[in-house]
Amino acid sequence: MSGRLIAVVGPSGVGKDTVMAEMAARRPGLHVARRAITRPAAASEPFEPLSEAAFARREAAGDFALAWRAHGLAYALPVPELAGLAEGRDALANLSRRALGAAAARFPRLVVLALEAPAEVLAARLAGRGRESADEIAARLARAAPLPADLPEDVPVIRIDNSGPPGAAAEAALAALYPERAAS
Ligand SMILES: Nc1ncnc2c1ncn2[C@@H]1O[C@H](COP(=O)(O)OP(=O)(O)O)[C@@H](O)[C@H]1O
Ligand SMILES: O=P(O)(O)OC[C@H]1O[C@H](OP(=O)(O)OP(=O)(O)O)[C@H](O)[C@@H]1O
Repeated sequence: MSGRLIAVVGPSGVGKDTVMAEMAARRPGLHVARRAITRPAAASEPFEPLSEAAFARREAAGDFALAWRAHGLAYALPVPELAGLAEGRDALANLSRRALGAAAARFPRLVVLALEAPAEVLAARLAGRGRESADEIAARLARAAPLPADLPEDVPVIRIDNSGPPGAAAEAALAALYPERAAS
């Protein structure tokens, strides 16, 4: 059976990249898909930085399994990042909530991992992360993006609170995804 694409979603600053790293550290076989983004390279998050022109070329060449736009940027999951799915290995990917409908159509075993935290926690974390300007942070906080209506009902949605330590959220997510591990 193919592996599951575990789409990690939630508002900006909720801790998607942080919790994915904590999950992978606890489960070494769990792959974190590296996104291609039209954003300059950053030490805080591993992604493939691309110019708009390079992104468009790669997209036209069919190099992306999924692509979407948000925050004035283009994002994609390059096909090779998801090669393990065909061999039965699960993969984690930080996705837009608005890309979930397309992801469900493309990946038969999609699971949504929705991270949650109160608004004041998000604001403090984005300020602490320091990647965006104050205006950009305000725009991210104002972005309301509920789980899309076109998400099929049979796609499992796991909701995890990440207002405590990120390791606790990672443990809770892994226990929900791999109940056999928790039971043993
Ligand atoms: N559970 C947590 N407790 C405290 N700080 C956190 C937690 N999760 C993430 N952070 C911090 O919050 C900021 C945003 O986290 P990040 O993983 O970049 O979120 P996202 O990818 O959802 O925007 C980062 O500076 C990160 O270190
Ligand atoms: O439609 P939304 O669910 O709001 O998501 C918008 C975008 O934000 C995230 O990327 P990015 O890593 O740039 O942002 P973040 O780390 O601040 O969440 C996510 O992967 C989407 O590409």
